[in-house]
Amino acid sequence: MLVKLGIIGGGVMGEALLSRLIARAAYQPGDILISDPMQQRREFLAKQYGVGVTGDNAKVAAATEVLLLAIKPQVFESVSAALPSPGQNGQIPVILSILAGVPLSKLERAFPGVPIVRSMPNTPATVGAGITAIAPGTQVQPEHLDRAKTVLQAVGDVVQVPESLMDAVTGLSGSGPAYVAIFIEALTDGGVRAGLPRPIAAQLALQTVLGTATLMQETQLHPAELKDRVTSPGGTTIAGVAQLEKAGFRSACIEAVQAATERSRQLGS
Ligand SMILES: NC(=O)C1=CN([C@@H]2O[C@H](COP(=O)(O)OP(=O)(O)OC[C@H]3O[C@@H](n4cnc5c(N)ncnc54)[C@H](O)[C@@H]3O)[C@@H](O)[C@H]2O)C=CC1
Ligand SMILES: O=C(O)[C@@H]1CCC=N1
Repeated sequence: MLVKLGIIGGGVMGEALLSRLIARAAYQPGDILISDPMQQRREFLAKQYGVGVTGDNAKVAAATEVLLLAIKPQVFESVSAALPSPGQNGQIPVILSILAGVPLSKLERAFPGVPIVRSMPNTPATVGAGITAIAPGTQVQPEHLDRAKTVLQAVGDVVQVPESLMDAVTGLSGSGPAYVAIFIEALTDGGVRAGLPRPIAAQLALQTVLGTATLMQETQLHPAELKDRVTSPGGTTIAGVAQLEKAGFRSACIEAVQAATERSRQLGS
C-alpha cells in the first residue's frame, strides 16, 4: 500500500483531522494509514472512515507526503526512538507535529534532516472551525509548508507564529475550547438557578456564546465596544458585569492561559 498521509495516534485529534481531510477530499481513504495500539480504536477508524489501520508505527512512517504525529507528548521519546527514517523510495514526508510543548529542536533531533512543522490545532477542528498555529523547522521548504497547510486548512484557519510563541498558543486556543465549554456550562447553571428549565438554559447559553462570537467576527467590534452596547445605564448587564469583576473573572481567564502556557513548556522539557 502506498501511504500518502500517515497518522501516528488515532485519538481525539488524529480522528478530528482525519475525518475532515476525508470529508474535504484532501486525501482518499485508501491513501491514509493510521496507527494506534488500541485494537478497538483501530477497528472503529477503519469502519468509520475506510482508512488503513495498523498497530505498527513503523509502517506509518513510510508515508510519502505528510506524517502526522498525534500521540501524547509523554510518549513522544519512546515512539520516535522506535521509528525508521520516514518516507520510502527517496520520497520524504513533511512531519506535522501537533504535540503540546514538544519543541522543534527535540523533533529535529529525533528526525535528522527531515522537514518538520510544529503546530497547535484545537478541537473545533472536528467541525472545520478550528484554528491552528504553525512554526516551520529548519529543513522546511515552501512546498513542505504548503503541504502542512493543506492538511491544517481542511480543519479551519491557520496562522504562522515564531516558535517561541507556540506554548502561549497552546495555553490560549489549544486549551481554550475547555475554558469556553466551562463558561457555557456555568452560564447554563446560572440560568437554572434563576429558574429556567435546563434544556432551555443550555440552548440560551450556547447560542449566546456562538452568536456573540459570530457578531464580533463579522463586525470586527472590539470586545469592550460590544460590552458597552449591551450595558444600559443602571440596567441588568452592569449588575452582572460588576459581579463578574468582583469574582475575578478576567483575572481567572488570564491566569488560566498563563498556567496552561507554563504546562506546555513543562511537557516539552
Ligand atoms: N485534545 C486537544 O484538544 C488537543 C490535543 N493536541 C495534542 O494532540 C496530541 C493527541 O492528543 P489527543 O488526540 O487529545 O489524545 P488522545 O489520547 O485522544 O489520542 C492519543 C492516541 O494515541 C494513541 N497512542 C498511545 N500510545 C501510542 C503509541 N505508542 N503509538 C501510536 N499511538 C499511540 C492512543 O491510543 C490514543 O488513541 C497530544 O500531543 C496533544 O498535545 C493538540 C491540540 C488540541
Ligand atoms: O490538554 C492538553 O495537553 C492538550 C493540548 C492542547 C489541548 N489539549
